[in-house]
Amino acid sequence: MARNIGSRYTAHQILGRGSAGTVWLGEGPDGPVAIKLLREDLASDQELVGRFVQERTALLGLDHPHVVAVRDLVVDGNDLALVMELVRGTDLRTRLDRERRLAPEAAVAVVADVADGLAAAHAAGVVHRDVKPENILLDMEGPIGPGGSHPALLTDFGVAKLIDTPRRTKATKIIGTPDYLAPEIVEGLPPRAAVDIYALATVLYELLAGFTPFGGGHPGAVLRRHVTETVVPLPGIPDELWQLLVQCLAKAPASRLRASELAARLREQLPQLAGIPSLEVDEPDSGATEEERSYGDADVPQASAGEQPRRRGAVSLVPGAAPDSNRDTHTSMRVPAPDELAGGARGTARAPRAAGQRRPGSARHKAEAVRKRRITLGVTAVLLVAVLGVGGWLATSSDGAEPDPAGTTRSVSPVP
Ligand SMILES: Nc1ncnc2c1ncn2[C@@H]1O[C@H](COP(=O)(O)OP(=O)(O)OP(=O)(O)O)[C@@H](O)[C@H]1O
Repeated sequence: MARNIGSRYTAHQILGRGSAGTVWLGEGPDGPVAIKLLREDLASDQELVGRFVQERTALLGLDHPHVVAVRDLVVDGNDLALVMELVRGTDLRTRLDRERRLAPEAAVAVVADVADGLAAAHAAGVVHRDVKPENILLDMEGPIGPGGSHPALLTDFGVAKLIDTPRRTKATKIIGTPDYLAPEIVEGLPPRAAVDIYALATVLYELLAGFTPFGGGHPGAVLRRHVTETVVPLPGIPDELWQLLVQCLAKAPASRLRASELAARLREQLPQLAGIPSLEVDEPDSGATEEERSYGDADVPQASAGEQPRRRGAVSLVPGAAPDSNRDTHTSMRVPAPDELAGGARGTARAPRAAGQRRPGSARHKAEAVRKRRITLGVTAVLLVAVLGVGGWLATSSDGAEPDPAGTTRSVSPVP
């Protein structure tokens, strides 16, 4: 059933649902469009409507081949809608779900496109704040590039910021998707352009490995890993590509590359990556302890019996609001206190394993561990003391854990 959106657009059929609303295939005066109709509770929030109108110029001004263009903003009665360029294809999450992981050349081609789009946005003073595979669309009608990849376009610009009004999310709450959140956001700092680089590097890691570097288990545990843990190398990854990933996943925002540099460095590597097959990596266990599983429970709704399990620690975007889709992947939870973050001293070591390597926690692994524990009890006690010492040092020097090469300090676009 068709419905009118303002006086110029008609929505024909639902393309998909996200946590902020529903995306429709529609028609406007200049042809087909995608219309994101925001949720009713968001559309009836006068403060949000005001910000929506204020952001109009920044959102409409972003014109780049790797950014989904926002063509119009409609405020009409109870409707609040973003009219966007229609991308005929799929989103990167759907492709990843289908293929599990991408060959390095294809992964790098997709991420280089997105980095180009981010470079344009950052130059215009816009920070995305929610870069993740769900927000990367693949244009199946566009030309096929390196690794057989279609052009990638970043969408949902400005939506996280619009929703993040002081009234909706108290200053102590975090808006975003746990697996892709930069450590400085977890620590309560304002999001600058470098948060998008961290999130995009997380996407690259995920495309290569099939899982994110710090994901798994309770969202609180995920947030803590971003701050306290160092990314563990992926077996078989070409060294230059790994170095780039490490730099963009640096804890210190100033150590990360800028979007334009990242795009250029990725494209430089494309010829060497041609023909390399997907990495053979098995997903590590979440490693979540009992304490981590209960971390932050007061703020995070848990799935009750009979409910569909949430993906990747997803919780509702706004506390108390029922997400209108099972694809809700945002979190809104309190910023952990410093002592809670330091609780990661033990580490949760989600080291990826080469395919076929025995999974910690398997029956055989456990039996072996018990036997070894009996024999080496005395030695283990000594080692434990040493490990705790090193863990404690890591937790208190997380910034220092990443290289900060001389001359890489730079200014980033302020949040507009
Ligand atoms: N411009 C567009 N053209 C074509 N399809 C689109 C467009 N924008 C979004 N979609 C599709 O609509 C669906 C919902 O998108 P939406 O941005 O609302 O949610 P999401 O990004 O998946 O999740 P969330 O908003 O919770 O982060 C997605 O599956 C996406 O593929």
